Amino acid sequence: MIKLHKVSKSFSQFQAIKSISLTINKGEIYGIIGTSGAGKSTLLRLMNLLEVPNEGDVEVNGQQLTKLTSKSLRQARQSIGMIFQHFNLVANKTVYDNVAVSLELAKIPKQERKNRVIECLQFVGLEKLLDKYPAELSGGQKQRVAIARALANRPEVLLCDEPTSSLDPNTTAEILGVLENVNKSLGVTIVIVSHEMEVIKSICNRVTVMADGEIHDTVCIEPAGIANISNSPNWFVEQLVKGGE
Ligand SMILES: Nc1ncnc2c1ncn2[C@@H]1O[C@H](COP(=O)(O)OP(=O)(O)OP(=O)(O)O)[C@@H](O)[C@H]1O
Repeated sequence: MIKLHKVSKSFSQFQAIKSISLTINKGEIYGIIGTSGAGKSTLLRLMNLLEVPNEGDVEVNGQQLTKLTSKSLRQARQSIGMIFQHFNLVANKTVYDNVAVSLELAKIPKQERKNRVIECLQFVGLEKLLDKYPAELSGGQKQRVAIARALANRPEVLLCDEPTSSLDPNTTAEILGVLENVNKSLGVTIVIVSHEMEVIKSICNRVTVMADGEIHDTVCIEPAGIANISNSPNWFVEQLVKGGE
């Protein structure tokens, strides 16, 4: 589904990504973890060419993105959704219009647009909030809108850049549940960048550990499940007691 072949990226003299090759298979929930500055976000942004590599090839869904014209790249990007840590919603648009905007850009006819916006908002459980503005929503609700917007063009792949890093543990678990549902019910391949080990361990089946712009290792894991992420009062007490042992 996603193939990077000897991809490098430099910012001025600094080489942030050093000749990385990796393959992500269709249907995977693939994690990328590592310390701050390891190059995780840059690697993710290379997968939809938000960052253009200095060297190497990026292939998504059978298309070599690095060889496309800008018009074809725009089309190819419709099958690659993306969500961000700070949600990146348009402040002066309603929930409905935030989701509709990507469909307008893709020139989807009005009635079809309406059906898809409602369908996506229902999928993330926000159909009752379609007239609200981002400032009226909680962090978890904002991320749900961002997920609905990313799904509107029916992507094959969803790239997630620290999707839960601004959220508390309960809301984190909620959003991870939505992402798991996107993967299982819609068959969307998911790539998650996070510095939170619990997040990566909960839903990923394969994880790349990055260090200094390189792949340190890639491991297959059995997802631990989302239920382990909690902020119930008991959970806090358990963690404190464990820490004191
Ligand atoms: N647009 C840019 N211009 C200059 N340097 C950049 C740019 N983007 C990233 N870098 C540098 O590249 C390196 C990798 O950054 P990146 O954001 O990919 O790391 P990260 O592992 O995602 O870190 P964090 O978890 O802190 O976001 C860092 O040293 C960063 O300062």
